[in-house]
Amino acid sequence: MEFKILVVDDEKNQREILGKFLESRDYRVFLADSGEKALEIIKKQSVDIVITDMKMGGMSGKDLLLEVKKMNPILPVIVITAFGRVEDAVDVMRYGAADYITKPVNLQELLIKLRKELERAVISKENEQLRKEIIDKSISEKIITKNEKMLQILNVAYRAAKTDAPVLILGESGTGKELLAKTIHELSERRNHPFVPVNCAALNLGVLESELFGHEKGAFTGAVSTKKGRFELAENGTLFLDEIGDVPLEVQVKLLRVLQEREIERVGGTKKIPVNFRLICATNRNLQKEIEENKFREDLFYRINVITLELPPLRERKEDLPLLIDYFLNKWSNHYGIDVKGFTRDAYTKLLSYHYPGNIRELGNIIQRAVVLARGEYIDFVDLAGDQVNLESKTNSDITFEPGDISLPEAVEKVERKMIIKALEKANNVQTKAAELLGISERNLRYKMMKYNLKK
Ligand SMILES: Nc1ncnc2c1ncn2[C@@H]1O[C@H](COP(=O)(O)OP(=O)(O)OP(=O)(O)O)[C@@H](O)[C@H]1O
Repeated sequence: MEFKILVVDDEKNQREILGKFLESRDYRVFLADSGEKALEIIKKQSVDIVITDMKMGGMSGKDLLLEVKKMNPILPVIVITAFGRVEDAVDVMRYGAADYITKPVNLQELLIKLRKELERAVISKENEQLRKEIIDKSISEKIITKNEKMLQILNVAYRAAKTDAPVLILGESGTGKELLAKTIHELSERRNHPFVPVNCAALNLGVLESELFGHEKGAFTGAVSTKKGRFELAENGTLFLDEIGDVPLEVQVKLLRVLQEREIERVGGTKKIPVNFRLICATNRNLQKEIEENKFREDLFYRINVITLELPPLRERKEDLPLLIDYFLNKWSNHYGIDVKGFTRDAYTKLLSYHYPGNIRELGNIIQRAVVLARGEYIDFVDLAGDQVNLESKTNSDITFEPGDISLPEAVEKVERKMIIKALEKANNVQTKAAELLGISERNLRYKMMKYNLKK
């Protein structure tokens, strides 16, 4: 792929040095001696990246950046700033520059930054393509997302689907592991063969063995007839082992053997039966830790973990909430034939601020219940919460911070401020009462209200 780079600088020398250097690295280069000329080129050519000097007669690098962002918000712009002008660098980054580089320009540094931005641009383009293929393709159930990390995962999943490589999907319960496994199956050459899921955690040792491997008639009491196992049922298709971390060690050995030899023996049988399946596993356990504790075989781990996809919890992809809320509202109102148009503002706000420990499954359940219980065209907070899930109390305690994002004192202050506001609301602004609710003195409360700039 040939990349087109636009170099903008009013100093001829600098412009040409940069241009020659980039051409020597096989980039196609366009040169402009002013911001105005640069904009003309951008209108005509689909350039992949702009490198501009900050200080130019006429339009400055910053003005050019602003114009470019208006025309094409995703076109990356790298700005060259004068040595020591940190404030310029901060400024252009704030206005959406992809990166900056200070003078005198270190060509190697420029090249590294350039490559990074171009890589990013390629991935964005690929993801756009994927969105079309995976998300808009009529596979049985669509994965709904616009989260960058999820799109990245789908990108890898899409490529993995074209091969037979084993995939391990990690993620909390309800994050869509099974849905992703099914999507990979449907995108693969095996799509016209069965997708066979097994929830390994739900079955005890004996049952799991006979479920997976099948059994011969009379193998044990109750084995009145011969039964095929899931390995055989998944013939030419995909076997999805959910909660692989819960498989007992005895079965792990057998699993490993099947993966090595591609044949099975039914329980109570002696005949070797060849099997052909693609394996996808999932777990919400930390398998590395299980290995250290000798609960999971390392050799099996390496067999199943060729491609790892880790699904983020819903609370880390909040931008998906509106899409998912819409999706589930449509799904359940159609399913029950109940005409629900949407949510009251209060209910919607609650849905957006809740932290969903049960992830997408929980969101789906909350909306399903709300559609059934809805009293009017718009789902109210009362319908939403029902009496099973106390969304309100959860949202109030929904102050989760990530170490690294925020310091402990800052986190404590945020919680403190929120508690004080709540207490004042509850106490109708009567400070004595609010202080009492908070278990602190009134003086202390006044001090804190001042500190947090809270007026009565
Ligand atoms: N991105 C998504 N778009 C639409 N529906 C989704 C999405 N992710 C999950 N779901 C739906 O949420 C529910 C839970 O997903 P799924 O069963 O795949 O989760 P899981 O991670 O396998 O859960 P568990 O670990 O409990 O088995 C399913 O009904 C699934 O269809």
